[in-house]
Amino acid sequence: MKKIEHIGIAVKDLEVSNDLFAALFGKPHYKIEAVESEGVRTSFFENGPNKIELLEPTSADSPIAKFLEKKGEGIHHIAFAVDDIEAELKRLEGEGFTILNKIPKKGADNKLVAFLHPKSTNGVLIELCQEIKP
Ligand SMILES: CC[C@@H](C(=O)O)C(=O)SCCNC(=O)CCNC(=O)[C@H](O)C(C)(C)COP(=O)(O)OP(=O)(O)OC[C@H]1O[C@@H](n2cnc3c(N)ncnc32)[C@H](O)[C@@H]1OP(=O)(O)O
Ligand SMILES: [Co+2]
Repeated sequence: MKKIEHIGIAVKDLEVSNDLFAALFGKPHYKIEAVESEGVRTSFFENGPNKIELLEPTSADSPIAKFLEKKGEGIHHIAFAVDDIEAELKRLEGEGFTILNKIPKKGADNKLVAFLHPKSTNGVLIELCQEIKP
């Protein structure tokens, strides 16, 4: 597992939060991308070496809609970059972590992603992501 790839923040209204984070960093988001399989619309900000992903739900059964209902807006997950997601999932399963999707799926920003259940990681949802090479 390598560096933090991004921090995911659940928001109710992407446009409102885009303005807020643009004011915070002094520059606008660099992309907006919908990921239908997760029921989200995302935007990405880069600030120095750090990346922030804002996530707005696009359907009532989206994990983000559920999270907003229970906890409100705020940090939803921490994503770590990996070179080989399948090998890393195998290793983490062997260490006893609960893998939410053993088959990596297509995420945003050209990544394959998989998640560890927050109940197995001290209450923090962990995302692994591997860049999709052309
Ligand atoms: C855009 C694509 C991608 C990217 O490229 O970056 C993304 O980031 S997608 C992000 C959205 N997708 C996901 O989150 C997928 C993985 N998540 C899940 O599979 C589910 O959300 C979950 C973690 C399994 C929870 O689902 P479920 O059990 O149906 O929801 P509950 O509301 O009943 O929660 C159970 C339990 O877990 C706690 N919880 C839920 N979400 C989080 C969270 N993000 N961080 C910490 N804890 C979380 C929730 O509070 C419940 O706890 P208890 O009330 O104590 O039981
Ligand atoms: Co993410």
